[in-house]
Amino acid sequence: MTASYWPAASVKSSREAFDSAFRAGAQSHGAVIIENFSFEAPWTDIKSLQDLLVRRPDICERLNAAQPPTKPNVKLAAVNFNKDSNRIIDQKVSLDSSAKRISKMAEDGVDIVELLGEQCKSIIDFHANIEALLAPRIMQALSGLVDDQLDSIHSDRAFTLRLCHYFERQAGEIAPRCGKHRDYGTFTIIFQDASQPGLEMLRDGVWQRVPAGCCVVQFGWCSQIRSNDRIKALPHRVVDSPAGADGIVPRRDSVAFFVAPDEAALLETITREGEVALYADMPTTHKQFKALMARRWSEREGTVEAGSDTRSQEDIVEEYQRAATMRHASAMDSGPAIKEALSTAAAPAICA
Ligand SMILES: O=C(O)CCC(=O)C(=O)O
Ligand SMILES: [Fe+2]
Repeated sequence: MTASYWPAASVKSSREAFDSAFRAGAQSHGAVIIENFSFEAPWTDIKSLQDLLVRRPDICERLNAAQPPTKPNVKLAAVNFNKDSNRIIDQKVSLDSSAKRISKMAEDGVDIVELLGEQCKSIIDFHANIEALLAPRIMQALSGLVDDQLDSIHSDRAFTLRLCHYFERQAGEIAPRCGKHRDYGTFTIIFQDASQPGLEMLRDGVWQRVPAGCCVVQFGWCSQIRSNDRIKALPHRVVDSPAGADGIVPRRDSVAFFVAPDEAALLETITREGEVALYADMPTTHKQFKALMARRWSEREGTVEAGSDTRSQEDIVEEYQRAATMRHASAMDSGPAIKEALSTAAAPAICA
């Protein structure tokens, strides 16, 4: 099915056709529907795994034991929180997995298949297929748009697969299913259960729905900064789908595959000819940038209490934008003086 609003690119088309459709869509709309990826998310196994997590706190505890409390593998705050505490927490349960997280659990003696059952095998295979067959094509297409050498800052394979479970609930609740936010990294591929809509993206001030069942790619802060705004990190959220006659909003399941730059890679803005850099005075590495951006919506995730630094991600990025504007203004001011100095200076000595 082709979505009416969002541009699409088919992985069955030639590499050139895919790259050009993807780049055009990314640039014009900030999100692209991916068509014809041969591998379906194993929804039956995903849902049964999510049901297991909700039923078995002991399993969640074992999954989380290898992780620092601020970065748990399973986020259960939405089901555990005290409803009288006035905290607004996203009404979802999520399970994150990555090569790093799985090997940490193995070090702790946790065999993931033994703990989660046979159903996790199809999910591991799906993860492997995205990583081997889809993510590289997107990276390739994006390379020509963000940075010609995008591969070189993704050698650590900082990829995370997140299974999101928005449990059924009464219509009209205040807490969002997933509140408005932008992703951190290079790009995110989202797979959605065909039966339940809910994902929306904010473009030109209007919330646009993403049809249920579509696979969609959108971009994070790292790509927006690196591409000098040639592509944008769109704010997005998940809202309730229509309730049934009983007033219950049905469950929704999705899979998000996050791709982020290597932590040691430099955070830079790559300008094209004729462009003025729109970001300046950023931290040197992605590790430093991530530390600044992480958990700015802690209250939504319910993983940590809000700290003393109350700046939002938007506030932080706006500081870099302001720094670039000031630099540009002062370069314009000192322009004539520099020209004058250059025209009267002695020709530089050339070393033989
Ligand atoms: O569930 C979805 O469709 C989107 C999830 C999302 O935006 C996220 O986890 O960052
Ligand atoms: Fe997101």
